[in-house]
Amino acid sequence: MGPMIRAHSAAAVRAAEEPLLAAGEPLMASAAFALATHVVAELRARGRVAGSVVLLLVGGGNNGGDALFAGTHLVRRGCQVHAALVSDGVHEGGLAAARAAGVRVHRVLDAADPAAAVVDLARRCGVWVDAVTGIGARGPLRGPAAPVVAALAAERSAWPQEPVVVAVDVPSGIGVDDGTVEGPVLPADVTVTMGTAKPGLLLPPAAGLAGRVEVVALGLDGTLAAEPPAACSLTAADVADLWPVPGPDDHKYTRGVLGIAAGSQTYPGAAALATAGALRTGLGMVRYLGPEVPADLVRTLHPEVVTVPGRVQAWVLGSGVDPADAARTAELHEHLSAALAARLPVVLDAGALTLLQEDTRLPDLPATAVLTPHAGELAQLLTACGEETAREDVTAAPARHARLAAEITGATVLLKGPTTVVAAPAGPLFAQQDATPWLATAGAGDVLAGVLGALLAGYGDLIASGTHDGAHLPASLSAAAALVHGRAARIAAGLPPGPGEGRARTGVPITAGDVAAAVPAALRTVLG
Ligand SMILES: NC(=O)C1=CN([C@@H]2O[C@H](COP(=O)(O)OP(=O)(O)OC[C@H]3O[C@@H](n4cnc5c(N)ncnc54)[C@H](OP(=O)(O)O)[C@@H]3O)[C@@H](O)[C@H]2O)[C@@H](O)CC1
Ligand SMILES: [K+]
Repeated sequence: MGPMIRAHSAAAVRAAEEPLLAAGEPLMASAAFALATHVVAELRARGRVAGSVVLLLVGGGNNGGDALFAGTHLVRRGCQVHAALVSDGVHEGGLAAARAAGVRVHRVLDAADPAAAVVDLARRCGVWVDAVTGIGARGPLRGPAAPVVAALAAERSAWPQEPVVVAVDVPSGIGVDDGTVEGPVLPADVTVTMGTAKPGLLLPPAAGLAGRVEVVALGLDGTLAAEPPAACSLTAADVADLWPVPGPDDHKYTRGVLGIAAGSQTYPGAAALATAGALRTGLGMVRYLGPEVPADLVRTLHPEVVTVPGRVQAWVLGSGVDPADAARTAELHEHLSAALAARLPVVLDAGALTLLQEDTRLPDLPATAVLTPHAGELAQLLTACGEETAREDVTAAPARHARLAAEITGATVLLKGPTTVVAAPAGPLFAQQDATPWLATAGAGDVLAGVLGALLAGYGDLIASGTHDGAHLPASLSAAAALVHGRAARIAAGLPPGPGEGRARTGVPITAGDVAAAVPAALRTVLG
């Protein structure tokens, strides 16, 4: 596997730190030095280091301690450093060192309006370092820190170009382990995270508040490597490792044949888009099965597609199928039963998800069945499973609900959204933030179903033989499909393929057809 970004829970980080701390490793000194180095880099990127004015927001734990020690380095680099203490007691050693180095300490809680006092101070500072809470946070911010952070967040959004916000370990107030955002959070430009990434830096909605994530190596890797990560994000290099590349002896059946039963008389476009996504991904063949209107459209647009039944190695079912269409639903049901009996991987999209809600065998799906709902469809599915859920519940805690659906159904769940989350019944969550908001357009999901189906077809024989290494493969492949689909959208929108690149650029509108057409260009950035 490539350099996948791995995130570990707060408890796992503490357990990994413990032996090092017991052995006298100066972890906080290392963390603070690395933090200061990143702050200096941000300052340098914007012009000058010496003479810059830096604000440290210091909470009551070691997270605040990191910032206080970092402040001593920043003073030495010629910065004017202010520390606003937003807790009655702060890290004593850090405070003493900061004072001795010349950091100006402000006991803002003594002010009549601490939030106003901090904002006043912050307006004079080009960098705000958020060190209110780290992995020791319990729940959303409370006490005096909550209004302070809320006021700074409002101040920052009023002046979006200024200042630079650097979060220490995590943006204070996020759900460190689950990525929820239940109270005020100051959005960061950069999060300097200690030892390893944390799940909340990858999972939505909190991931959107972390900015660029910089991991500081603290020597925890050895211990953490033995533990599966709680969440991870694939990089292009991981996807290159996973992507089937044909060799000289390959033929269409070894490359994978995908069956697509999608589209309807009413929504024929879904058939064409899923097919386009699959063909552009690279596979042996697409076999399309559906009614006349979509079948004609598919044949016209993609003459290489076969429209008679026969051997397949994976299925895409349901995109553009109206669940009220009883005859079509019965067909999907048959394909699903046959696929499950043959242990073939299957993508269940749109109309096929509704099908499951009436299927009493729902809890028996294998992890090689991948459900691809958006938030509303996932809420409906969970409600049908007896877990009353609204769309807003899903968007507030996407990872938790995707995991719940995976546990209930046994399937792998790819939850579509600004950040795509993939959950299997067990194993790490995947979070992929590769796309652009332009991708929220009709038919984009059909293209994704095709891309994922094609990838699964390439692994179909391996999956059907049951010899692949465990239940994580369908989740990894789903995350890989999300990355390629997201990159295709960025390329189609005129953006650089990597999500961290060209942040300032907005790009241009795209259609789902543009996304399918850009899949080869996306693969070029992955496979080289
Ligand atoms: N272990 C190490 O050596 C290393 C640790 N490192 C660093 O330490 C960090 C962990 O430090 P930590 O364990 O002290 O916890 P931390 O995140 O500072 O939070 C505790 C403070 O926050 C407060 N608080 C809690 N919840 C709150 C809320 N909802 N709203 C408001 N306040 C809340 C809580 O107050 P209390 O509940 O006690 O009243 C307490 O004052 C870690 O993220 C990393 O940055 C690195 O230097 C590497 C070496
Ligand atoms: K923090």
